[in-house]
Amino acid sequence: MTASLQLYGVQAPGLALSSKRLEFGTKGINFSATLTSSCAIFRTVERSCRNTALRVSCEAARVDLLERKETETCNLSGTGKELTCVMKFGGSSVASAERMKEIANLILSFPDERPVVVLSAMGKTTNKLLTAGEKAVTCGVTNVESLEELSFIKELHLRTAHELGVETTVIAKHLEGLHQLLKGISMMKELTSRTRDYLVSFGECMSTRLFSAYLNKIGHKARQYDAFEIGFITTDDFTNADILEATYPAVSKTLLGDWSKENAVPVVTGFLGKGWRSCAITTLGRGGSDLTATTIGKALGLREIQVWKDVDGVLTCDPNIYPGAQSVPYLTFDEAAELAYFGAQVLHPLSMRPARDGDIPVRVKNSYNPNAPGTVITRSRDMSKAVLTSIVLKRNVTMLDIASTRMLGQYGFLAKVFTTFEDLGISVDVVATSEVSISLTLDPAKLWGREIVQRANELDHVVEELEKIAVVKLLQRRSIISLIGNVQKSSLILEKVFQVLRSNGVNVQMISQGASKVEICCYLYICLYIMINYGFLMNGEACVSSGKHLTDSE
Ligand SMILES: Nc1ncnc2c1ncn2[C@@H]1O[C@H](COP(=O)(O)OP(=O)(O)O)[C@@H](O)[C@H]1O
Ligand SMILES: N[C@@H](CC(=O)OP(=O)(O)O)C(=O)O
Repeated sequence: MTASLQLYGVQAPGLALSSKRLEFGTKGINFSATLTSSCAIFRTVERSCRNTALRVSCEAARVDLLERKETETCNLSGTGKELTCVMKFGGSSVASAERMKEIANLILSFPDERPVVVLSAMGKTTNKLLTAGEKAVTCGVTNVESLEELSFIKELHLRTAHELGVETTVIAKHLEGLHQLLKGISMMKELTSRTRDYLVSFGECMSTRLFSAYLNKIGHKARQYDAFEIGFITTDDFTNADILEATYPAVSKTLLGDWSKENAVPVVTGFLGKGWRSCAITTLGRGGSDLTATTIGKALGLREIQVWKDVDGVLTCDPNIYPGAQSVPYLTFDEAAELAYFGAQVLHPLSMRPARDGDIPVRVKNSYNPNAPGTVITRSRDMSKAVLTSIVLKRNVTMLDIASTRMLGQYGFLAKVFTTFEDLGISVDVVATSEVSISLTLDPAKLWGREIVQRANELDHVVEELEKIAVVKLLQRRSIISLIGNVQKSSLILEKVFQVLRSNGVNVQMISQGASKVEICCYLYICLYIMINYGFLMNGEACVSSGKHLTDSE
C-alpha cells in the first residue's frame, strides 16, 4: 500500500518510498511511505514528535489524518538517549539469581545500547505452574498447600530474591495470589484454558519484578511492566492468542512516553497479553516471549531485536538430536519462520512476522556464550554459497490421504476439499496433490485449539465431512523432516537426501516442495517436506543427524 501524508503543511506526493524515509527540514517533515501496516506510521511519527500531533488511520488503501494538534518542536538532532534495541532472555537465561546477575552484567556490558528487556519465567516455572494447576483439579483444597510444584516455585522465587538482595515484598502478593488461585482451581475442580493462562502468567510477572528490582538495587534505573497492562491486545484464543494490530501504537505510546520522562530500563513480561473481548490475561503460545520481543521491536521501530538463548544461535538441526549441530550465521525472516513453524523449538513460530513487517534484524545469541556471533536474521541474504541451511524434524503430525471418488478430469475437487477445512476453521500445513488425490498434514496442536474440534471426535468430524466427496485415509503419528535450502541446488539436495533416507531405511510417504518468492521473480529458498511413518522416527532422527554433512557450514 502506498500512502502520502501531509505533515506540517508539506505535501509528500504518493511516492513509494520506504517508511524509513522521513526527512526533517527547518520548515517541517517530508514523509512518504510504502506501508505494510498502519503501525509503521505511528512508529515513525511517535518517535519523531513528542506530542500526539498526528493521529493517522490506515485501512486498506485509505489513509486518514484523524487529528492534528499544534506540534511541539522535536529534538531532531536526538538526545542520544532513545531506546535502541530489545533484549529478550528466555527461561534458561534467568533460571537463578546467579543467572540474573550475569544477565544484568551482560546488559550493562553494552554501554551504547538502551534496551527494552523482555523476560520469560524463571527456568521451568511455566511447566511447574501447569502441573500444579492439573494436580489442583483433583488433589482437594486442603492439599494444595503441599503441592510440590507450589513449594518449588515459592522456594525458587524467595531464594532468588534473597540472593539478589531485593525485598521479597516485590513478589509476595503474587506468591499469595498464586496460592489462592490454586485453591480456587481445586474448589472448582476445573482448569479452563482461561484460568490456565492466568495461572502461568505468575511466572513472567515474578521474574520481571525480581530482575527490575535487582537492576534498581545495583543503581541501574529500571521499571517493570506487565505486558497485559501496557497494550498487548490479543485475540481471546486462550493459550494461543494472536497479537492484534492495536497493540503497536499502544505499546509504543506507553514505553516511549515513560522512557522520555524517566529513562528507566523497561523490563517487560514476555508471553502475556490481554484478550480484547474478555479483558482477561492471555498467552501467546509456548515460547511466546520471542513474539513479545519482536512485537516491541516493531512497535518502537528499534534498530535490532536480540533474542538470547542457551545455544549459539539457530543451529543446523536440533542439538538434542545431533549434538554436533552448528550455528547458522545468517537467515532470512522467511527461512527462520519456516524453521520455527516446522518444529525448531528455538524460535516461536509467529515471532518473525513483526520483525519482517518492521524490517528489523533479529539476532539470536547465547547468554552462556555472549562472544559467539550467533545468527542474524534479516530480509535477504547472500545465497550464493548456501546449499542446505537447516534440517527440522516435527513429530506427531496428522496426515490425510484424500482421493476423489470421481473420475479424472473432474474440476472443483481441490476447491471442495479446502472449503471443507475453511468451514471447519482448520488450517492445513503441507500439501501434495495429483489430479484425483490430495495428501495433506494437520498440526494437532492447532487442531485442538479450535472450538469446532474440541470434542473427542475432532478428527472424525473432519473425515466425515470429506468422505462426502472422497475416500479418506487418516494417518496419525507421522513425522515431517523439513529441509530449508537453496532453490538453485534443489536437485543436488534431493539426490543427497534420498541417499541418506535410503541408507537409513526410511520410506517416504509424501513429499512437497514450497518456495519463497522473497524478491520478485527470484526464488531464494526452498522447503522440502518429507513425511515419514512414526515407526521410522528413530531412523528419521538418524536421518536428520546424518544429514549434517549437507548443511552449509560443513
Ligand atoms: N535448530 C535449532 N537451533 C537451535 N536450537 C534448537 C534447534 N532446534 C531445537 N533447539 C532447542 O531450542 C532450545 C532453545 O529454545 P528455548 O528453550 O525456547 O529457548 P529460551 O527458553 O531460552 O527462549 C535449545 O536449547 C535447543 O535445545
Ligand atoms: N515461559 C513461557 C514463555 C517463553 O517464551 O518461555 P521461553 O522463552 O523460556 O521459551 C514458556 O515457557 O513457554
